[in-house]
Amino acid sequence: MKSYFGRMKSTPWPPVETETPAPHPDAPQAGTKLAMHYEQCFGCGEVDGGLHMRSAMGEHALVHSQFTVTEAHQGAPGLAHGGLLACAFDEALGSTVGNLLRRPAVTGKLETDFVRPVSVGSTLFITAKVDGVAGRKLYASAEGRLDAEDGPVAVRARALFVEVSFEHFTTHGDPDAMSKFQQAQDRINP
Ligand SMILES: CCCCC/C=C\C/C=C\C/C=C\C/C=C\CCCC(=O)SCCNC(=O)CCNC(=O)[C@H](O)C(C)(C)COP(=O)(O)OP(=O)(O)OC[C@H]1O[C@@H](n2cnc3c(N)ncnc32)[C@H](O)[C@@H]1OP(=O)(O)O
Repeated sequence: MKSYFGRMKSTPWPPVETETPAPHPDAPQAGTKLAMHYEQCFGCGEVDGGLHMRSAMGEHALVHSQFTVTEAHQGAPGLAHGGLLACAFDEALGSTVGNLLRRPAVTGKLETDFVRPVSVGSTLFITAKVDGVAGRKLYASAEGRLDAEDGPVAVRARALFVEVSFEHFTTHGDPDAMSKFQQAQDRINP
């Protein structure tokens, strides 16, 4: 019988026919550090107990992110909680889609493969890319390596982001969402 992991690997990705978009003309250049998109974001913001993720644009439209696992992120003694690892990948993938395509989007689907334990104190080096676009559907994937850019793969993830209008954030979230996104932008380009 085929293993679960074997089945995941054989699932076509992206699952529909897509186009490969060029990065948006305003996408950050390779080498640019990507700042937080919102100060209270659990992934990249200045939140107590948050993930404090930091990302940078790499060569070949790859985005590199780092997530250091602290004691606040445990699921079992000394080990990262899988849900928080998934959160780290949501952040890395969302940042990749947002910065490369400059299209407002939300996560519609997020899949993770946890292939090695990730212990407290270790740092995941996450590399993410956009895989294709089909209308409003934006597909991205990533892998996270343990403690070095060429370390062993511990987690793989892939996600569908769905493009939304900015009203998505003001209607369903906070009426002041746009000024709150802008505050983070102003900190980057004062
Ligand atoms: C956020 C930044 C905004 C600023 C952007 C600009 C630049 C910024 C730069 C950087 C940004 C940096 C970092 C971002 C970092 C992290 C991001 C974290 C993101 C999140 O953490 S975000 C929270 C969790 N997320 C949600 O809170 C979504 C709740 N949800 C909904 O709000 C709706 O559900 C929605 C809108 C998803 C769709 O609703 P809808 O009515 O608009 O559209 P519809 O349902 O028709 O779906 C359209 C097509 O997507 C297919 N589709 C949809 N869902 C699917 C699924 N699960 N599986 C397979 N296919 C699916 C359909 O099948 C259809 O496909 P088709 O067109 O082929 O029929």
